[in-house]
Amino acid sequence: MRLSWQGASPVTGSKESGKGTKLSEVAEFDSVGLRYGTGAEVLRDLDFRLGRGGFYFLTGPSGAGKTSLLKLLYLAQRPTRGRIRLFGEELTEAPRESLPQFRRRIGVVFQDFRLIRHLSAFDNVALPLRLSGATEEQVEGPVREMLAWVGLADRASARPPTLSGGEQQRVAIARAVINRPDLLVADEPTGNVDAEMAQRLMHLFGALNRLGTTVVVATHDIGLISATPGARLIRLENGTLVDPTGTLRNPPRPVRGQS
Ligand SMILES: Nc1ncnc2c1ncn2[C@@H]1O[C@H](COP(=O)(O)OP(=O)(O)OP(=O)(O)O)[C@@H](O)[C@H]1O
Repeated sequence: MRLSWQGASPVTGSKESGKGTKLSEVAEFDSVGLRYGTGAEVLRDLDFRLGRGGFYFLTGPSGAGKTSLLKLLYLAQRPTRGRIRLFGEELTEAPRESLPQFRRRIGVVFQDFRLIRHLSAFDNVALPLRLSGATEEQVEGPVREMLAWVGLADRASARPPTLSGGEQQRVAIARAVINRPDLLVADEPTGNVDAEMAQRLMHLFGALNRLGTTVVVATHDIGLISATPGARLIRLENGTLVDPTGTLRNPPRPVRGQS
């Protein structure tokens, strides 16, 4: 099955590159550190770049700092040290009011889903389209199609509290990808679904990536990583990036033998 947005123009934002064009950088981290409150730093000395149109897996043991790194990427946290550029703009000291315009270019799949409880599955998925000004006519087809893709065509009118964990996760994914964001950040997006659905969801991420979206997926699932050729690996241990090749300022190393 091919989703109609695979051949359509984006609803919001611009796509400068797909595969085959030179990658510029979506995110640049320079000596970034993060601490919560007065605690010890949970992230230290992060130095890396994410290329536009790249597909990245973020791995590492529980508590290593993966969710915290993702929060920096989707602007839910500011670094306590160092500098972050996103979409070519220095955001470390940007005024709070300027952040929503960047945030709208980022699709996020939260580990705890964060669906709106009183809205149906349909309305949760429709939200980013409606917020970007789409008409109801423009909303109906893509949302139905996306719900069908994630296997929830018959649950469109269900509210989140009546859905299983796996169903909520799929609604969250559909909502994150529906308006073809420039950057997709997903925290353990297949943690609650079976292997077949996990493969289907990765197919969706792959299709989005081929349209030019930079994808960052935090996961413990080695099977998922090895089934995604061309993806690159970022590994965190105890708050720092592990760098067996000594090239952290370059793009992270490829998963399987690619340069
Ligand atoms: N809001 C917070 N306040 C204080 N400490 C926090 C907060 N969020 C995370 N931490 C701490 O930061 C460290 C990294 O947590 P984080 O959730 O980023 O790890 P993780 O790699 O995503 O873990 P997991 O794989 O279990 O989800 C942990 O020691 C955690 O206790």
